[in-house]
Amino acid sequence: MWLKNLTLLYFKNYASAELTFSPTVNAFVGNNGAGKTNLLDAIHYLCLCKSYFNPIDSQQIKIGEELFLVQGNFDKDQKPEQISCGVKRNQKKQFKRNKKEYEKLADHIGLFPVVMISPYDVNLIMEGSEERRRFVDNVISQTDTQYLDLLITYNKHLLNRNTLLKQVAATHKLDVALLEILNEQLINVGNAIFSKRKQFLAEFIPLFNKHYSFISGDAEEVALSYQSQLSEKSFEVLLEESLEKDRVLERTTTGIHKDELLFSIADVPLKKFGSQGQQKSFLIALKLAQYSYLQKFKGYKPLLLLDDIFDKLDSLRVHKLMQMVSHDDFGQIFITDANKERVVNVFNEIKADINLFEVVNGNVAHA
Ligand SMILES: Nc1ncnc2c1ncn2[C@@H]1O[C@H](COP(=O)(O)OP(=O)(O)OP(=O)(O)O)[C@@H](O)[C@H]1O
Repeated sequence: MWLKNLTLLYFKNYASAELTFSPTVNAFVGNNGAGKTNLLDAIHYLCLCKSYFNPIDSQQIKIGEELFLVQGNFDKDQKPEQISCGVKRNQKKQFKRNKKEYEKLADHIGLFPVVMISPYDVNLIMEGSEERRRFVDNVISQTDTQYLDLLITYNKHLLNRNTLLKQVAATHKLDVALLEILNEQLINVGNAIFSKRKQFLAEFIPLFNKHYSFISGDAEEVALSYQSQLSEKSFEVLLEESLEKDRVLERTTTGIHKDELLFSIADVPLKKFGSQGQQKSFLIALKLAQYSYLQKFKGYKPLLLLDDIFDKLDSLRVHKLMQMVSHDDFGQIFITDANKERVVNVFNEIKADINLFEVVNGNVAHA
């Protein structure tokens, strides 16, 4: 699968733009703030119906304008596919595949898989466990259409149970029968999510290890592991044991909403002890594992969006990485960098062709 061309109208700092891509490596170069990342984000919109960076659609409309339009023509299994996304202020987003509007955006998720690697990914290391659960959930959702529904249902049951706990605190009366029903609902869905996450991570972790060891040249030992309270005890027992605490805190303190993905380097937390380059290498390996996982499940290659990838990596890691992604295992790639010479030199050295675009203040031209 690859994106043949992209058309933008009033998207972020672009009034209009039309780009034609190569099925292999495409690079956007230009100064800070020129609009390179915005092009990657437009591609992300076409694949996953949303921005990678900002969940508010209307904020992607060029300041002072009333709407934006992003359209792309893909080649998927040698068949043409046209995807378009239009957003007008104060109106529902219109998302179309081959000119037909989707009834449910969720139906589009997974059809055009994409992996973005961006400096913002550092939040995965620095922020709380919710960020890491979201990462896991996003990857599974792109390969498992039921998973998103399970998550929505779990959150609904969780909210109901928390509402009951608040009522109990206010009235000092516990409706045991109702609690049992809510527990059972939560347990059923929670167990299903736990089993999907466990199965996913059993396949994902070896892919991560392989990519990290390649990028770093085995320079350091890192580990990725999945931690869930449900690995220790059944969800039923966990809820029983935590009932008193839940009543005091007026919320459910155990369940898959407490799952964690642990990142470590030489057996200590990556967040506290990893250098910036090591943290970046970890994040890249995580995203490349996501790529390999999606590719395996879909049977075709996702798009790879590499935002500002060279920063903080030593030249050995940069070369290894570019060699790897421009190799046959990877399909179409989009790279951004503020330094044109650096990109040109890296690809010259590894003898790979690139399709270069220069971006200047919301205008993009083939270099
Ligand atoms: N809705 C919008 N309307 C107009 N301009 C916008 C909008 N949203 C973002 N921008 C502008 O887009 C520019 C940022 O573009 P982008 O993040 O693509 O830059 P970049 O070329 O990747 O820069 P860097 O090298 O610093 O990462 C900023 O100047 C910002 O003000």
